[in-house]
Amino acid sequence: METKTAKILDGKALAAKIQKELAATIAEVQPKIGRPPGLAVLMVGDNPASAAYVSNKEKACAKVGIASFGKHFPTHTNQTELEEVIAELNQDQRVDGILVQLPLPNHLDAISLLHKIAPDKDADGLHPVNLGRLVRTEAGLRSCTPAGVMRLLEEYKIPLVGKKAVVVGRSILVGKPMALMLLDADATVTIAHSRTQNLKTITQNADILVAAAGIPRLITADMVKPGAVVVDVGINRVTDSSGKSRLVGDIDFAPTANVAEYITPVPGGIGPMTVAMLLQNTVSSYLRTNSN
Ligand SMILES: NC(=O)C1=CN([C@@H]2O[C@H](COP(=O)(O)OP(=O)(O)OC[C@H]3O[C@@H](n4cnc5c(N)ncnc54)[C@H](OP(=O)(O)O)[C@@H]3O)[C@@H](O)[C@H]2O)C=CC1
Ligand SMILES: Nc1nc(=O)c2c([nH]1)NC[C@@H]1CN(c3ccc(C(=O)N[C@@H](CCC(=O)O)C(=O)O)cc3)C=[N+]21
Repeated sequence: METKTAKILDGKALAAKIQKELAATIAEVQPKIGRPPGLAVLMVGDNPASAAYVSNKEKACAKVGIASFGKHFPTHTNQTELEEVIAELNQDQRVDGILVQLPLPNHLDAISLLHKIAPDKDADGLHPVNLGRLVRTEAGLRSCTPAGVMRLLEEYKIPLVGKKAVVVGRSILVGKPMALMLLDADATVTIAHSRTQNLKTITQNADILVAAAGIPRLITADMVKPGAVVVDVGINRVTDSSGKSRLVGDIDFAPTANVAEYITPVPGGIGPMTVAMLLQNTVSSYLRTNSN
């Protein structure tokens, strides 16, 4: 039997293009504004995955001309200390974006910290005001990963109106805002989660399938409708048979690529798009703050 291979939705290439455009915008307006955009990434503890991600973000900032005001705190840092740092950053004229790297150590209350970030500096789009704006389809800072998925689908002119979209995962960071953005684009959206029964019968209906559960190979080729658009948000570090550590998504990639029409790779798919959207959110806050 002849098998077709899906076209790749190249997040790495699009992220590079977006970063170039942001660099050009910054180079143009910075002389007028008199300072570069600034992003503060707060990280607590020493989760190795978080550390790698934070360092990626700082490199990307440096590349486009965004100043980093990152702070790394020891694991035992308490809630009040972090709240004070956020209050200072809210007031700091050099800082346009603030992000608290998740997950936080267990003794800290992430939700309450996110509430303390000034909504217009909320580069991650996780403050209740920005989530409310998303629900109401008002302009606002949007969660970076789902925004990156939407931007990538747009780049490849994937039709969404009236399509059946299935999102696997319902977190505040990814699944819920993803479902709302697809809904806003006039897709018919189903959200699946860990208590969903017969996941396969649901995913098999999807014209657009977004996997964001954090489980390697949760989605196998038999769960995917032929011709579907498959987006893999999952980032899982696994050890392969030769003992080497590598990143995989939630989709069983090679077999699924023989069924789908479009697919995102891991790495090189939604990860780089997330970073690009974070930079874009920071630059939009910078432009808005300095537009009068
Ligand atoms: N590419 C990128 O830029 C980013 C990637 N990620 C990655 O995406 C993945 C998801 O992240 P995040 O949303 O923060 O993770 P969470 O752990 O917060 O959420 C996972 C979601 O998946 C659901 N789930 C778990 N098991 C199953 C299952 N067997 N069947 C169906 N649904 C299931 C959970 O359901 P329930 O609610 O019932 O528990 C939950 O809603 C992770 O791999 C993460 O590393 C995250 C952010 C950015
Ligand atoms: N407040 C908060 N906001 C987040 O957006 C957030 C978070 N916390 N906590 C952790 C998750 C995870 N996440 C990733 C983003 C990009 C890559 C990324 O760039 N990945 C590259 C590979 C990187 C590598 O090789 O290590 C890729 O997929 O090609 C990975 C993971 C954002 N998250």
